[in-house]
Amino acid sequence: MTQEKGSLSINSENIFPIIKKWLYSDQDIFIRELISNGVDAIAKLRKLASLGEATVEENPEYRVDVVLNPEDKLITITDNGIGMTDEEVKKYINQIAFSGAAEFMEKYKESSEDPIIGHFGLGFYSAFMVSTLVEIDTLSHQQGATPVHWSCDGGSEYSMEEGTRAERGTTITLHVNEDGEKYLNTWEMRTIIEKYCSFMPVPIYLTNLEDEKRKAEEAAKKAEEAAKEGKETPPAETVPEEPKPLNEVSPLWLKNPNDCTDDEYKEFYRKVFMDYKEPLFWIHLNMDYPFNLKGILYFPKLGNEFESAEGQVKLYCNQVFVADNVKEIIPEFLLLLKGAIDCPDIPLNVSRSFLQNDKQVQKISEYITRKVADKLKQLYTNERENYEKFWGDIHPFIKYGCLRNEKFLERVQDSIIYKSAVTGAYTTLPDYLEAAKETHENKVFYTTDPRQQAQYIKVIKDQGFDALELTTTIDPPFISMVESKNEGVKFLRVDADLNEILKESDAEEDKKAQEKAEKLFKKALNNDKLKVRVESLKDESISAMIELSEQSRRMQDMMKMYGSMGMMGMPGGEDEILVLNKKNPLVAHLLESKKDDTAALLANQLYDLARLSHRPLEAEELNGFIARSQELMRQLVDKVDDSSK
Ligand SMILES: Nc1ncnc2c1ncn2[C@@H]1O[C@H](COP(=O)(O)OP(=O)(O)OP(=O)(O)O)[C@@H](O)[C@H]1O
Repeated sequence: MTQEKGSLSINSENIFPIIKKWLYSDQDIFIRELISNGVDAIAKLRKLASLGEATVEENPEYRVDVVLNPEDKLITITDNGIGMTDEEVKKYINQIAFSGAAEFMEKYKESSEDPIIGHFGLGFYSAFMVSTLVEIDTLSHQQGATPVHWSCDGGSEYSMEEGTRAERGTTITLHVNEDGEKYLNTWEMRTIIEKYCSFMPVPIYLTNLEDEKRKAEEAAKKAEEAAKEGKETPPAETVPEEPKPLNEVSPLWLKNPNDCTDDEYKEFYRKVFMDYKEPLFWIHLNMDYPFNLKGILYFPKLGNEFESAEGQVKLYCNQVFVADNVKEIIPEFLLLLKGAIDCPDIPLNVSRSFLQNDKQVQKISEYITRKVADKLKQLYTNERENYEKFWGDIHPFIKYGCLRNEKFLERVQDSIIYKSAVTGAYTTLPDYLEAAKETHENKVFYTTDPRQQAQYIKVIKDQGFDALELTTTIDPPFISMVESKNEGVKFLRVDADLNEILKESDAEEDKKAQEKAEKLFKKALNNDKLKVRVESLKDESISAMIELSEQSRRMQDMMKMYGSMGMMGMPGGEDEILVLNKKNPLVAHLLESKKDDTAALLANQLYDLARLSHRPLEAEELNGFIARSQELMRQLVDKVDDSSK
């Protein structure tokens, strides 16, 4: 066979089914496409008028009208924009995928401030997803243009003749098919327009002829009744309301940040996200070069719900909604935020794989990350008081960001603060380490639960040290990361390595007491493996505590997280050390006591008390503790009774 070369031909017969089925997985977007075509047509006319290349009436009231006609199963989309001549219909509509928008943009590249939405030249054909027949009635703005009527039933044939349209602009009429019938419902259509077109730059009006007819009939009836009753002026409800556009033509993100007030930012947030909790703060993004990007990102109040919290960052392209939470553009950790980003450089109908490989998209994502980090730094430096107030809400997000994104970490690491469990004030890691230099160099004490670990915090406080609150689930991985970035620094939970904190105890004297205590407790608790240590704590009220090395505890926490605790036996286990305070009168008594039965009871009770201030007791342990408490009280009562006899 001889070699043959040629170009593959695509014709409408084979491309139509593809457009209908695959191009737009979401049928709703035909509304977005047709409305944006109308908006584009108006943007083009505005542009030409501003260049003196088109004549328009004074103060033109540009608008796009969507009209539903359920009775005849029609939807019309009308604009009073540039319109099309028959040549233009042939060129832009009959030749699928020849985008007039792209051509227009190319021609007016230098002078185009009014954004043009279309890129591909396929949007119009999305109408066939929901229609059996589509008609175009258009009249070009050009002097002496003849109106054009075009129609096509979704096959490969179209018909085109002179039309009757008398006003400049275009009306697209959809004869809806079964799939399209749902769009004849006002609520349905309004929801979709609000989703995609809320911020398009031309007012969009929605009318349902059936609703209008009903309203007119009701009004006429009321007027008639009023007339019968002899009233001269018709009642107020018979006067039709002024129709309002569904969209906001100039969204806040387009305004200069210097001209926006706090109230405007809050109002925008409330309206767009239906969130009545005020945002903590926001960042107004405004970038012209090397890419175009505008937007506002809000930090919502997250608190400890950050795991279940779902943010919402809406992506727009020239004020047309594209999608929510596009991970390729907005780094994943920023998806906890709420906001709107308008990026004209990103085409409307793009595939994920395109975005993943696009260098521009990566740059946008980096820019957003940098802006967020800068804002945090700025708050840390200039508004420290506010920053500390927000910290409780934003820290999980910041820590998550640090774990996910190295660049973000680099930028914000100096703005990370820690709350002291001792004073309640905030400190930074360098400040903590500096204060700890003499007494516990490079060791950072922290608590995961200030209430549960109150006794330990007290011991730390008595020593004149500080402990930091690191109480959320993001903290353990965050701690590991900080340790890995700061060589030598070790985080120790307040119940780990108590002997580190209590270095100054008298070792010789404690040793004797220790031997005795060990013997006594091992026997009383019937546990040969029990480890006991006697210390002299400053606070006499503390009798006993459990110490568990940081490493063992982290292991346990990890296993708990993966649900494999059952295999490893009881929490605590063999790594626990029972620390007794010999300054405590009860412990002192016990260490000197000769009476064995009370000693066993006391030892068990003290052990449980120590466990209690370490972790909640297991069911069986709790039962034992309650029974023993009652027994102790009974003995006390017996004693009182005896002495009063
Ligand atoms: N309402 C309209 N008024 C004037 N011209 C229109 C109108 N609708 C469509 N056109 C012309 O038809 C062309 C093709 O429209 P179509 O929606 O198919 O593609 P597009 O808007 O250019 O790109 P995209 O596929 O991204 O929507 C447009 O570029 C425009 O020149």
